[in-house]
Amino acid sequence: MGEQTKTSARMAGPSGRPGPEELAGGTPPVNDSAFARWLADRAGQVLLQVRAETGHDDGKALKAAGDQAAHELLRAELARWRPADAVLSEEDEQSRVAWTEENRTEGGSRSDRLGANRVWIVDPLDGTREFSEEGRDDWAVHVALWTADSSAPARLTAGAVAMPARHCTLATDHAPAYPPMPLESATGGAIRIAASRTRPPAFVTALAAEIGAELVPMGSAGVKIAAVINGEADAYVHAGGQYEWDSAAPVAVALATGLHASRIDGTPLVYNRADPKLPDLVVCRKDLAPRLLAALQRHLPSQ
Ligand SMILES: Nc1ncnc2c1ncn2[C@@H]1O[C@H](COP(=O)(O)O)[C@@H](OP(=O)(O)O)[C@H]1O
Ligand SMILES: [Mg+2]
Repeated sequence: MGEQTKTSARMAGPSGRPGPEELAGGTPPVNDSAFARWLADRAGQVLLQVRAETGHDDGKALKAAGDQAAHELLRAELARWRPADAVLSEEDEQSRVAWTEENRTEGGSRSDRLGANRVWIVDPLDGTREFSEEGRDDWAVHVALWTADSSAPARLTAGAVAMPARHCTLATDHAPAYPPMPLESATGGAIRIAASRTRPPAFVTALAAEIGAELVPMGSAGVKIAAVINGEADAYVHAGGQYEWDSAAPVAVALATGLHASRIDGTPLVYNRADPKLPDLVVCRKDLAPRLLAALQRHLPSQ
């Protein structure tokens, strides 16, 4: 490895964890998972600052300022520290447009990422709505690394989900312990399904009723998957629309933890596709997956 390794080793604290200068935004770690955590944390600090400075009077302006500031930080740091890698970011112009030969000239970065071995898939601010609402802490920064030649599940080799207002970041450098089965589940109590607080898919309500589950509404895909990782929910079920950046980073952490993550029809999640739409997913404990996927089969929305 190159100079980055040496510099990072010099900067690291005695435990191998980031030293004070790294945390302050100095030289980042060379390891991709630790770098993802560092980057997500830095963008999170910027978002907290934007929230404090802009205030909540004009929610639209706050959303725009947050999106922009976090996006610019991620873009600049990725260009500086990982210049050879491609990037797929929610906030890039044209990011939602499926790449085809016909629109090749409109957005070079999309064709770059399709031929690239390493692609950072980032959502500078997930849970934008919640970010703009005073007092809410269910919003996140997502940083994931997809690697074409990787044998990692979903080819996601690194991921970090920073939840700055909760002072918590989950990342693949220290994959969290597999969540314990809650007593209620072991004894047949209600399964807790995390779902969107503002637009839960209609079929999720029917699904929950069928299996006797309780819906736990919250904002941000990252925060919902983090709730499954932390054992605060048993599953996250989503359908009806989303993009790769909404799930790549939290799915990377969930898979590193040993959880189940797939499309709601049970097929694998695939990232860095020409069309970045990834409209549905389920993340849950492995023991729950067969039961949940069987129930989902009966409730699959028509595509
Ligand atoms: N039907 C849909 N179509 C497109 N994106 C959706 C969607 N439902 C949820 N999302 C996206 O998924 C993220 C989590 O949403 P929710 O909190 O409602 O569960 C949000 O990301 P952003 O905040 O990055 O836009 C939201 O835009
Ligand atoms: Mg998002």
